[in-house]
Amino acid sequence: MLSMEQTNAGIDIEALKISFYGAGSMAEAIVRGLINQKLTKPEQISMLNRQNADRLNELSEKYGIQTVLNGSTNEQFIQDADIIFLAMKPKDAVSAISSIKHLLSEKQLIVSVIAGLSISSIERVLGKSAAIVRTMPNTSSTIGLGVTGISYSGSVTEEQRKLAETMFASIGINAVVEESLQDSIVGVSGSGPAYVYFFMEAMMQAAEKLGLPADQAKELIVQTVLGAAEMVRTTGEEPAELRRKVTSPNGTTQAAIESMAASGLTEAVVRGMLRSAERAGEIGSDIERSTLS
Ligand SMILES: NC(=O)C1=CN([C@@H]2O[C@H](COP(=O)(O)OP(=O)(O)OC[C@H]3O[C@@H](n4cnc5c(N)ncnc54)[C@H](OP(=O)(O)O)[C@@H]3O)[C@@H](O)[C@H]2O)C=CC1
Ligand SMILES: O=C(O)[C@@H]1CCC=N1
Repeated sequence: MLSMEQTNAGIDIEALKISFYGAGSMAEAIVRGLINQKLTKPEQISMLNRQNADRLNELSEKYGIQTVLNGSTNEQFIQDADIIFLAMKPKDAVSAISSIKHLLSEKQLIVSVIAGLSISSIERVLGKSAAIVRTMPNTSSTIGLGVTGISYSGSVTEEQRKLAETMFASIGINAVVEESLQDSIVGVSGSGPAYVYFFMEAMMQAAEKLGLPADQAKELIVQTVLGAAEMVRTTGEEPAELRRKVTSPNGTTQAAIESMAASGLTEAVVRGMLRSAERAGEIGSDIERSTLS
């Protein structure tokens, strides 16, 4: 299921124009990843927003990409794009797609990163079937360590699949999944970085209570998390086995893990992840209902 394909599979991505409709955190993470990984040049990328001009100026200065607020130039960027990313909040998706549907042509590939938004909802708003890639990336794409769930509409060609998978493989790993699993991907890796940051925040609180200065605590915790994740990847051992190796009988780790387990850590994490996936489903149903009314 996972692929680490890093080559460009013979596709000249640099020749393609890519437009991001919605210039928020997720769009920036992908843009920064694509530019840093040298998959495309900044001048091939445009980013469009509804009203936040300051944000667009910031992105233009930072990455050298083309930016524009809604208006006639905006329309030109959408029309000229080979690939259009839909990257606005779910609540804005239906009106945003409606507002550009007359500008879209059959040769374009639509890539959505919107949680919960189904391919059928997009097609209903467009009023026709289209080449749509539904994805669920995460913000670690910024540094080439993202995870992206990918599903395709029936109209996506083999070449367009290669293109989508090449783009996302350049900023992390891909999991091509049945569309029905996309909400699960939200619960696991879409929201996933936030769970780890939340855990790190708690570790930092504890380190300070234990008397370490904040800066030093952060440095130790970052390296601990990085080292632990890299140990799982490099050794190929299961997390449970690696945990066992840290845990001396009747030692400090056992005392900590027993205390965390007694506070319900496992149940809290499982419940939280299931709730994230469930919420993605709710968001998708709300959007679907609005496309039917
Ligand atoms: N953040 C994350 O970790 C992840 C997010 N996602 C998905 O990415 C999408 C964006 O999330 P995120 O980047 O966090 O959100 P942000 O709020 O950071 O960005 C959303 C952007 O969309 C713009 N926008 C809203 N409506 C329109 C419109 N009609 N036309 C053009 N631009 C519009 C907003 O601009 P303005 O302020 O001008 O309205 C804003 O820049 C969501 O659908 C989310 O589900 C998916 C995976 C991970
Ligand atoms: O919180 C959200 O809704 C988005 C989707 C996955 C991560 N962030």
